[in-house]
Formats: sequence, structure tokens, C-alpha cells
Amino acid sequence: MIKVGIVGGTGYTGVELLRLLSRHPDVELKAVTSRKEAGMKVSEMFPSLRGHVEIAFSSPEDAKLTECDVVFFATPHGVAMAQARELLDAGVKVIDLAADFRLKDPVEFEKWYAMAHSCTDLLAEAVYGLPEVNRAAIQNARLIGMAGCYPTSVQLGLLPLIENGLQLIETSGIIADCKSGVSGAGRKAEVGTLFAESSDNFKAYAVKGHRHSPEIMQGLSAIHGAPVELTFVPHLTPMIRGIHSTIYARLTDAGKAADVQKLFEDRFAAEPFVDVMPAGSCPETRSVRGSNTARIAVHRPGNGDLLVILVVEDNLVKGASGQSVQVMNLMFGLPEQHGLDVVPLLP
Ligand SMILES: NC(=O)C1=CN([C@@H]2O[C@H](COP(=O)(O)OP(=O)(O)OC[C@H]3O[C@@H](n4cnc5c(N)ncnc54)[C@H](OP(=O)(O)O)[C@@H]3O)[C@@H](O)[C@H]2O)C=CC1
Ligand SMILES: CC(=O)N[C@@H](CCC(=O)OP(=O)(O)O)C(=O)O
Repeated sequence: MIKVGIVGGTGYTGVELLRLLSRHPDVELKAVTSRKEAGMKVSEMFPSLRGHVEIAFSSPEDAKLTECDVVFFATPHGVAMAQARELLDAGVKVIDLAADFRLKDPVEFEKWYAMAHSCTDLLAEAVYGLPEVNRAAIQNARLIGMAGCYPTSVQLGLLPLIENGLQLIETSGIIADCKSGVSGAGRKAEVGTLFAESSDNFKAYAVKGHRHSPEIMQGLSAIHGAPVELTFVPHLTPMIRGIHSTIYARLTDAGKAADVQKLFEDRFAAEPFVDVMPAGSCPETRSVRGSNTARIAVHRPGNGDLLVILVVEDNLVKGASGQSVQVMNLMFGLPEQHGLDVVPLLP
């Protein structure tokens, strides 16, 4: 059994990890931390876990994290980088759901996250947690910076078009118009996520620049082997879970001549968690709710020069905790689907 620790077990990604790991056949939960709820039984705080999770929250100081095989950080940015070195030195693998190990350039990190990086020596070693791109590297990694929620959807939507030297779309001027449910903002109290503020309402935010823009461009440029530039605009939608990304890209002459539907179907045929929908489909966020699946549809409206790619995912599952369990499975040589065989919840 893999001994697992979770730092930040009271947040939305933390409790989602608990839900998934409680059903995982190869996992033993050793420690779950909370500074505010230390001592309280997990199932007392989250009755949905009664009968599934028996342990209590510990304070981060008291949790015996160095006795774990792997520790997930479901914490705000900046927490994992303060503890990663000690855990790695103790032989513990680290999976950070925050952004501490996503951006390779510490100057970019400081610019977007308004804090200096305290662990730059580990940035080169850290592997980006997006299995469809980095599966082999993840299998051999001991430190993972999980892909962000929006970046997962946008990169999956563009991957088949730009990898392997393909020049099927113009790689500047791409537009990613993305919408997220409110759980994307976390469980902490904030005016913007109050019911009266976020329900019956719809708005864009961070239009001038969102911290996921450099992450998306870093990832796409690495996949393409040349700079890829895009405009990313996130929106907050009055739903709890889910991300819907609409991506617009201009096809090159080679792209116009290609069978893009088949390209996507072939590229993701062996991927357990990416579903390419039949031509003409419009995937809905609720078709992936609670599951680790991303569903993708491609369209060529009008004269066919513009490609419109639709991607839906559950921000808390494929966009965060589910994908991190997928990554853990890879790191420990387990079947990728273990603990993730969940059918989405309707309605
Ligand atoms: N929500 C989402 O859809 C996604 C979130 N993420 C990332 O995952 C991380 C967690 O997100 P989310 O679950 O939404 O956040 P929440 O705000 O819901 O939860 C944060 C958790 O971290 C704990 N925590 C806060 N500060 C510290 C600290 N200094 N040391 C130790 N523990 C701390 C909190 O518990 P306590 O204060 O009791 O210790 C709480 O359990 C974030 O970095 C977020 O960016 C990534 C992808 C998607
Ligand atoms: C709706 C909402 O507020 N979403 C968050 C993104 C989700 C998140 O927590 O960011 P990471 O994926 O980088 O960890 C935001 O825009 O800041």
C-alpha cells in the first residue's frame, strides 16, 4: 500500500483528493493536515466521507509526513516549496497542486505570484503534471508541479495540432475563452464567491493578464518546440464545478487540408481520460462532473478557416485532484485508472 499524506485537507481540492483516494485500492491515508481543524475527525467535517475516511486532521507540524511515500500539497501557492526539499531528502515523493513548480523561470514566478521562489534549485528537476504530454517523465519523477485547471483544458485542446512539428494552426493569435465554476476559487471566504455575488451573474476577470497565461504558453511552446502565443480570458460562471474552454485558432493551409476530427480521435484514442466527441458535438460541463475525463469537440464553422475547439473538464478532478491521482498512479507504476473509475454525475 502507498502511504499518502495530504497537506491542506479542508480545501476543495483536498476533500476531492480524500474522496478519490478513499476508494483507491492501493492507498493508505496516513496524514491529512489542517491548521484550523487539527484534531477534528475528517468525517465530522465532511459527512460525505463517513464510513470512508477514519482519520483526523493533524496540524502540519504534527503530521508525520516524512513517513509517507507521497505527499500531496493541496495548499495555496508558496507552501509546497517551503517543505519539498525536506520531504524529497527523506525519500518522499511530492505532488504539488499549486503553482510552486509549474513555471520554470523563477523571475516569471515572482512576477505572476508576487512572491520570491524559495526553492529554485528544484525547479529544473520538477516535472509538469500533465500526463497526456509528459507521461514518461512523470513515471520517473519524484517532484511534480501539477498543471493548473485552465491550463489543462487549453493544452489538451491544442496538443494534437502543434506536437510532432505539425504546423496546422497559426501559433500566434490563438484565443482561449474559458469559463470556470466558483469552486475554482477555493473554499476560503471571499466576497466574490458569495452566493449573492456569483449566482445569477457572469463575468470575465483578469483580462489584462492571468497567471495561467505564462503557464499555458510555457507548456504549448515546449510541446511545439517554438513559441506559441495566445490570449487567455477567464470567466466566472454561476456553477459550482466545471470548466468550459472555447479555443479559437486560425488554420494554416496544411491545417485546412487536414482531417482535424480524425487527428484528434487518433491522438487521444489510447488516452484513458480524454474523450473526443463525434463531429458536431457540444460537450457540456455536467457530462464530466465528478470524473477525471476531459471531453473535446472540434468545429470548423463558416468558411472553415477557423478552428473552434471545445473542451470541458471538472476543475476539481481532471483540473486538479483527479489528475494528481492519475500522476501518482504513474509515479508508482500502477494502472492509470486506479481510484479514478468514476462515472460522471447527472444532472
Ligand atoms: N480549486 C480548484 O479548482 C483548483 C485549485 N488548484 C490549486 O490547488 C491549491 C488548493 O486549492 P483549493 O483546494 O481550491 O484551496 P482552498 O482554499 O479550498 O484550501 C486550501 C487548503 O490549504 C490549507 N492551508 C492554507 N494555508 C496553509 C499553509 N500556509 N500551510 C498549510 N496548509 C495551508 C487550508 O487549511 P488550513 O487553513 O486549515 O490549514 C486548506 O485546507 C491551490 O494552490 C490552488 O491554486 C489547482 C487546480 C484547481
Ligand atoms: C474561478 C477561479 O477563481 N479560478 C482560479 C483558478 C483555479 C486555481 O486555483 O488556480 P490553479 O489551477 O493555478 O491552482 C483563478 O482564476 O484564480
